[in-house]
Amino acid sequence: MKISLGNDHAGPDYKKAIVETLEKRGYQVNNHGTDSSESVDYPDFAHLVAQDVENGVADLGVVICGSAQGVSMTVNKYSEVRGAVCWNKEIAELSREHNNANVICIPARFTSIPQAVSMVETFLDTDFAGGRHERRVGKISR
Ligand SMILES: O=C(CO)[C@H](O)[C@H](O)[C@H](O)COP(=O)(O)O
Repeated sequence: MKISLGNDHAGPDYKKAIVETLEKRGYQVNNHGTDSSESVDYPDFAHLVAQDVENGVADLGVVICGSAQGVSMTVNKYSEVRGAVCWNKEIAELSREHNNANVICIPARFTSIPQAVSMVETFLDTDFAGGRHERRVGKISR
């Protein structure tokens, strides 16, 4: 499974911990994020992650910025992308189970690194439940 990932200057340490975890678990990682704390613009990498997911280059995406709002707004411009702002494991789980989210948006300035790693693991380990949710998710892109 391929994961596309990106972060701005708010999240290089978060990205590093998440990439380590993903690689340990055998995922292939397409890294579009910065490794530096020097200021960059979140749309520049969020578009690349969204395009990877939209075009099937990646199965799922992870985007990280300070509040997760900017990256979420950017990735959700793409018709096949459902980006979910997540702040705890339960929300990450629900975003997959009920909404079939395919990009997790992490607010680095409002969560810890262990919590971010755990949200990503939950996101990857949870399947879409389908059923009544299928109809609702279908209505999102109308
Ligand atoms: O949270 C963000 C966008 O939603 C960005 O990651 C930035 O952290 C935020 O815009 C603040 O930017 P700053 O240049 O680091 O003050």
